[in-house]
Amino acid sequence: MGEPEMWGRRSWELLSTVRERSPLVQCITNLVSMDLMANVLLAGGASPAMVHSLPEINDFTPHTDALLINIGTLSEAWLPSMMAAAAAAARSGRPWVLDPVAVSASDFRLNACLQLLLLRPAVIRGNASEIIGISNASRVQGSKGADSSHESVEAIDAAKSLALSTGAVVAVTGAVDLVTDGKQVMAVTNGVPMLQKITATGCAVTALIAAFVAVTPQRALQATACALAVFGLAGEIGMATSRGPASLRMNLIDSLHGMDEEAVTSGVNIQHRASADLSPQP
Ligand SMILES: Nc1ncnc2c1ncn2[C@@H]1O[C@H](COP(=O)(O)OP(=O)(O)OP(=O)(O)O)[C@@H](O)[C@H]1O
Ligand SMILES: Cc1ncsc1CCO
Ligand SMILES: [Mg+2]
Repeated sequence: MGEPEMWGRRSWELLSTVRERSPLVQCITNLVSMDLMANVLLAGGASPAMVHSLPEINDFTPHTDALLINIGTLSEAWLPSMMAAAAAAARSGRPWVLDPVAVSASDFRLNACLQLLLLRPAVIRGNASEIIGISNASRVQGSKGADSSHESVEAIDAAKSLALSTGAVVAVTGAVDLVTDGKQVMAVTNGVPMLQKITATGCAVTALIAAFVAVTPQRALQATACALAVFGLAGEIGMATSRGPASLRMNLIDSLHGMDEEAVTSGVNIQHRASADLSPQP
């Protein structure tokens, strides 16, 4: 079996396992993303729970299969819940995934992310500007809030060094999604540019990564690449019948829900990449 076929099969196995086991994914996420994120998790076969109040964390988080923390609309009131949930997940051996939305926008966000990193996320997924910002622990010049001002390939060195310093798998999304543990790099080329015109698609795919990692926590690199490919493929299939972002938002959810073995095994596009192939094009 060649590499593309192997990844197609692995993606189908993982999507099928998520559908069979329906992992419970606790999401402490921004107010913009909640609806799309919960619907993407349901369409992927997982069970979403948007639980973020501090008094509930110690009862709830130890019984989940994975936790997602997204700082998109971070406030002083929510940060203690995020810290408590990440700590509870770590104590109970549950994987947790960090989405450092607009990490470079303020010192408050940057410091919150740096504190969260100490609680050992299994995966960190961001756009290129976010991964450069969190990796360098700095406020990136020209940062545009929640949208990226860099290409994913520009963030590969930052992604590798973040992976090595934290022990997390790091995913950088964009035209090509790159996934690394600091040594290997996987490139996922599924997706359509229109996904950038729907708010919170990045947030939603991070939650789908949490669902995939929940069913194979020892293989977070594979699970992350497969979740990104399946989500991007749902975008490709959905785009064929869409007129713009609003219809793609609906068709993306329908395509993910209806995705079958043939679509996954023939449509997933994941490859190992050598560092030399990742230099930004002049
Ligand atoms: N140019 C592109 N071509 C194809 N797919 C893309 C492109 N840009 C982004 N995507 C896909 O869109 C999805 C969201 O990624 P993106 O990098 O836009 O996240 P984000 O900036 O964190 O989004 P948000 O903050 O709105 O949630 C991913 O599945 C990614 O692969
Ligand atoms: C638009 C926006 N603002 C804060 S979070 C968010 C959703 C995309 O990250
Ligand atoms: Mg984002």
